[in-house]
Amino acid sequence: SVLMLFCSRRSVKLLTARLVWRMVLGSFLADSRLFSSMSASGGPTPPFTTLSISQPASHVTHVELHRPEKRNAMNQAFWSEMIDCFNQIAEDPECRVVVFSGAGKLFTAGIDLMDMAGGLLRPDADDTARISWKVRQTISKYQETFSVIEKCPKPVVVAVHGACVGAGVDLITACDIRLCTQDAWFQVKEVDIGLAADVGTLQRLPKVIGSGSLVNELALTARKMYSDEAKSSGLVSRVFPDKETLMAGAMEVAGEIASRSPVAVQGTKINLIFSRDHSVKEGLDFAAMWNMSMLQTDDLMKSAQAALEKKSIKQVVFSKL
Ligand SMILES: CCC/C=C/C=C/C(=O)SCCNC(=O)CCNC(=O)[C@H](O)C(C)(C)COP(=O)(O)OP(=O)(O)OC[C@H]1O[C@@H](n2cnc3c(N)ncnc32)[C@H](O)[C@@H]1OP(=O)(O)O
Repeated sequence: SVLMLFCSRRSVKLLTARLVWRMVLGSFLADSRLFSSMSASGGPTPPFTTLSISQPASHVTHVELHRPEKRNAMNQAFWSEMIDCFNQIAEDPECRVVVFSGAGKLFTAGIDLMDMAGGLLRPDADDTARISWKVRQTISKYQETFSVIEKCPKPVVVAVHGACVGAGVDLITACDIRLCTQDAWFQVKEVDIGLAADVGTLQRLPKVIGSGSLVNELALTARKMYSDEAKSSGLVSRVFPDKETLMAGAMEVAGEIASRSPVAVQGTKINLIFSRDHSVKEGLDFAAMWNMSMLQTDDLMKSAQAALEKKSIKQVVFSKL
């Protein structure tokens, strides 16, 4: 009877383990379904209503702004969905790089002006302090919508076509590589709608473009900057003739990144962003601390061996990260 008790306890344990495993596998499959939808232009991918997510190539995730009929204007759902989307991508071991683009005629018309008109920044509360408190919460959340791109260790390649207005500029300055079409234009539009930009442009654009004078001119006058000037000023690194070649170019860059060691790539993004915000000495100290563990990766030997054997890095198989 002791043996029977032991056996039945053991089978309960086994059954529990199987159930837990099924639940884990179930949620993993649900997550991977989210990232394996193949349609990037067929409409938003549930649970999102403003973003379409697909996996166009191995280890590449494509995130597409998807409100083309409203020129991809950023409504309230968008500001939340971006946070969920990039937090999931950050945790997804299948994803090594992100391509970000807009569906329809242009990249984005910026914040949804109907939301602004609807009192988004004038919440109901008992007094000035409480109203201000709520407005601050909204601004902080909206800042996080783009900061998640920077916090995500996977590099983000943004492909801009047509117009990139207002909050669109805040968004792209948080990305790692910016590409655009010949017909693209960029506009730091906020002063035109009566506010100082507050979700990233004024903080990140000066670090992207070398000329402080140009940043000031763009931000203070809201003039449009076209693709040739975007290239010569360093806002974008490459200009393509049209959207088709732009997307092909973005996917090619993403493919190059995805074929490298994820330990090396993600460490590079994290170190670049840290160094941008710190002194050279602090950056070097951070790099030493970072690599004292990361240099112990198998990826180092695998990559070095491929280089010695004159093999393409694309032939090397790296473990998930
Ligand atoms: C705490 C807050 C922090 C964030 C601040 C952010 C600030 C900003 O983003 S400032 C920039 C605000 N955006 C704008 O001022 C751009 C307004 N839109 C346009 O100028 C034009 O739409 C554009 C040049 C981008 C495109 O012109 P096009 O002729 O191609 O399209 P339209 O016929 O104008 O628009 C088509 C439909 O889309 C709707 N729409 C366009 N932009 C917005 C927008 N920003 N918000 C809401 N809806 C927008 C437009 O109303 C049309 O809709 P419908 O009439 O229903 O067809």
